Amino acid sequence: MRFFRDPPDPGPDGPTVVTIGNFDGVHLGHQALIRRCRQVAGESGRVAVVTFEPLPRAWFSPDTAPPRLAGPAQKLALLQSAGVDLAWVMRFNGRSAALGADDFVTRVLVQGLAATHVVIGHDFRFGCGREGDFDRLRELGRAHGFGVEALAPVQVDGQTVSSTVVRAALTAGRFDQAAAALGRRYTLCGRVIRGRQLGRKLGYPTANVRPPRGGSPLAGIYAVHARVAGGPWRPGVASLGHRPAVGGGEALLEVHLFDFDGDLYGQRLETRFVEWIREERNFDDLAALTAQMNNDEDRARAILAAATPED
Ligand SMILES: Cc1cc2nc3c(=O)[nH]c(=O)nc-3n(C[C@H](O)[C@H](O)[C@H](O)COP(=O)(O)O)c2cc1C
Ligand SMILES: Nc1ncnc2c1ncn2[C@@H]1O[C@H](COP(=O)(O)OP(=O)(O)OP(=O)(O)O)[C@@H](O)[C@H]1O
Repeated sequence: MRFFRDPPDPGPDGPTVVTIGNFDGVHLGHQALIRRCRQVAGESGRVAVVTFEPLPRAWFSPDTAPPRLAGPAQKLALLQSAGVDLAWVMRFNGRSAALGADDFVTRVLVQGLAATHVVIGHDFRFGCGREGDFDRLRELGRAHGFGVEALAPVQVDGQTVSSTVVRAALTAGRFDQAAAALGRRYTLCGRVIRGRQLGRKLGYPTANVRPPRGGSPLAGIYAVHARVAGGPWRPGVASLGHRPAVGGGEALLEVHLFDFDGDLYGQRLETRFVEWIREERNFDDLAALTAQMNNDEDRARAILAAATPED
């Protein structure tokens, strides 16, 4: 998959089938859109996604925007595994927010991508003030010579799949429900950065990863499996939070892998969440924190003994 921040070069002749949206989490609804694009494009055509960074709601109101399921790099990796050939990650700012529906179509779909066909979800809206909808897009498609179709919403257990539904499931610790909507177990990916190196003194060295900017729907202590690219899944216990017991700081995902003492700095770590254990807390002293971490480890080992990484 290739990705662009600016309009990509016009592609080779042949169909370019486009879908558009936030694609946070790349859930089953998103995957259905991409599969349909592939059907229309055929093997020789291109499947292109137009997506936005930051997500429009985070740009308009950072304080009230919902947390994110995946950061930009993980979103691209998920789009690639869903079968996308070309991802155009448009910078969302005052200029893009002001683009009307007609201009969006002309600049992005026609001039930018030479779209031959566009597939959207039932409720997709686009352009300044969300003025553009399916009917408008179809009219514009007729004028510019591309086809437009809307997919019926993908449902799981009687509920329409959406990023909102996945966020709510994760916040409630319902990982099976999140997995059912995602078509895979929920993971967070990120590069391992240096912490304060206090963890190893406590007997709990942790691989620290920044959660997506804009926040994560997860918070607290979890039983996890984690792996570096190409490596095996390893059991562990992780905390996602601000660490009040050690003075606090930016939100971090801290993963302690059991029976492992390799160097993970700089590697991309993928963490798969299995079960929520407890909320993050403040402690009077480090001994109390360490005693609680021992309990967390026991609990996580028991949970993971009953779960295989392939679950
Ligand atoms: C299993 C586990 C549970 C944790 N629980 C808490 C907690 O309840 N409160 C807190 O402030 N920090 C908690 N932490 C974060 C630790 O304070 C942090 O990992 C430690 O200070 C090491 O930080 P460092 O990676 O910067 O060295 C927890 C970490 C782990 C791995
Ligand atoms: N369940 C679904 N079935 C089919 N298409 C969907 C489904 N959910 C979203 N889409 C479509 O996927 C594209 C991208 O959706 P987008 O990520 O912007 O919204 P979303 O998943 O509904 O997220 P949110 O819950 O945050 O609104 C849009 O065209 C949207 O209509």
